Amino acid sequence: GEPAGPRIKTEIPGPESKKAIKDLDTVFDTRSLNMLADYTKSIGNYIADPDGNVLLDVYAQIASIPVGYNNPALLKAAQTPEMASALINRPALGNFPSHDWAEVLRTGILTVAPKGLDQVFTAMAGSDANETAYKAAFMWRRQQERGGAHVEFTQEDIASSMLNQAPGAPQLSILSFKSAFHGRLFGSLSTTRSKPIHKLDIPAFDWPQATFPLFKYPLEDHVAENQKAEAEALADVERLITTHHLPPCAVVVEPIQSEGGDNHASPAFFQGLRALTKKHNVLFIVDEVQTGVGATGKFWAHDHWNLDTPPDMVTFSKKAQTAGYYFGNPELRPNKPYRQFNTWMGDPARALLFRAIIKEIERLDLVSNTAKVGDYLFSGIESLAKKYPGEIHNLRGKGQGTFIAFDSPRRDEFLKKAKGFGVNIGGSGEKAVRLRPMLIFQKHHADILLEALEKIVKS
Ligand SMILES: Cc1ncc(COP(=O)(O)O)c(CNc2csc(C(=O)O)c2)c1O
Repeated sequence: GEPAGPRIKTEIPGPESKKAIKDLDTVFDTRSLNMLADYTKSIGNYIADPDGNVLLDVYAQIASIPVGYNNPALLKAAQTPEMASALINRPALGNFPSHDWAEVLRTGILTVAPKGLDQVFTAMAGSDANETAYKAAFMWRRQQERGGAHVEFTQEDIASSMLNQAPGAPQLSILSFKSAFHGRLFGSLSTTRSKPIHKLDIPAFDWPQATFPLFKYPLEDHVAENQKAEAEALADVERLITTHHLPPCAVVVEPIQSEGGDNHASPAFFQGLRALTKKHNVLFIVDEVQTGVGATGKFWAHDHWNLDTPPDMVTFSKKAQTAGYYFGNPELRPNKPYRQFNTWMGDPARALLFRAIIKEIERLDLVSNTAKVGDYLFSGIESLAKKYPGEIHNLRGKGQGTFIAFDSPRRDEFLKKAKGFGVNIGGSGEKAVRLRPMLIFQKHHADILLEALEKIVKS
């Protein structure tokens, strides 16, 4: 079982880690290394390193560990003959799906499909999920412009596509938002707008980026201002949809901009956004790669919005271990095979793992646990913000489970100190400290975290 709390025995990195990092660097770029881990000694919410240090992990592999390290239920799923076969007999799913693939989908990924969406295209990572969702959007739009799925490509379409020219390679776009993060492959990278370091030296599409509302906090003191910011953002979206020289086929948005600084918007904003996409016959893609699978106190963060028509596609990855996009409209299946295709088209082994994760989430009621513990944690940090007003600014994420963030005046130093006080925390954007605990994060873990946060701001 888990330790009672963090255990710090050496500075981090300690002597063993330093030695191992030096050795690793001879064969692997360690410049982005945060800490060297020992996963044989990591358990539940706690990550261990080779020097015997054990930290409460509220970063959880960039928000991708759902039910803890060395979770016994996942270990059991990992050791089944079904998993072994999925690993060693990996199918080219598009060509040779296993006889029970429908069953695996129906008992796993599709059991948590967002309301109104009953299909899934599986992929390998979050960027891949967004890339393939974008391609589905472009094919859908061009099919509409041609007059329907039954209308054949013209000779001009065919010839020009081989020259990377319109109309075969159409002059269309995906509309995303300033500070968004949707991945680092080519299409997804053109919709990512959070940091130059992600984009420098890489060719990009000239696609539109809309203003994302930037809230002033506390929310209750800035209602009118924040509503105005949301209205202006929606007006910007409508302007871009109707006038951008590369007409958008879809709008992609994160429920909370999770790399751009944990930027929030209200359910009314997202309802307004959905209405605009309907009004202008543009698809609505919700990127739940980081917010999805329970972290905000709902299984999908967009469940907080009470939309009257579901998104056209919802992309997922991280905590799901597998990736892909959910959809419901059969027109989003391209009109011919081999248009949306690649060797593996997802990963049955990861689909089995996600099924085990979903079972664990249901067995322990982890989504409502996250909502409750999140409220407790939020109010605890609220008290700290009152006590140390110079240290904790713009606390945000109330009612969003444990998906909480605040700005720190010396954020990088804050994160560095955190390890010394036994917690592993991540940053987002320029100044945000973001919390990404696992779904098994309980009240007593929140108490440990709150104690560490106070020690950090006091140090
Ligand atoms: C909202 C959202 N959408 C798409 C992605 C891309 O997923 P991956 O391709 O990294 O699996 C991510 C990945 N998150 C992420 C955090 S740091 C990072 C990086 O590449 O630096 C990537 C995401 O948060």
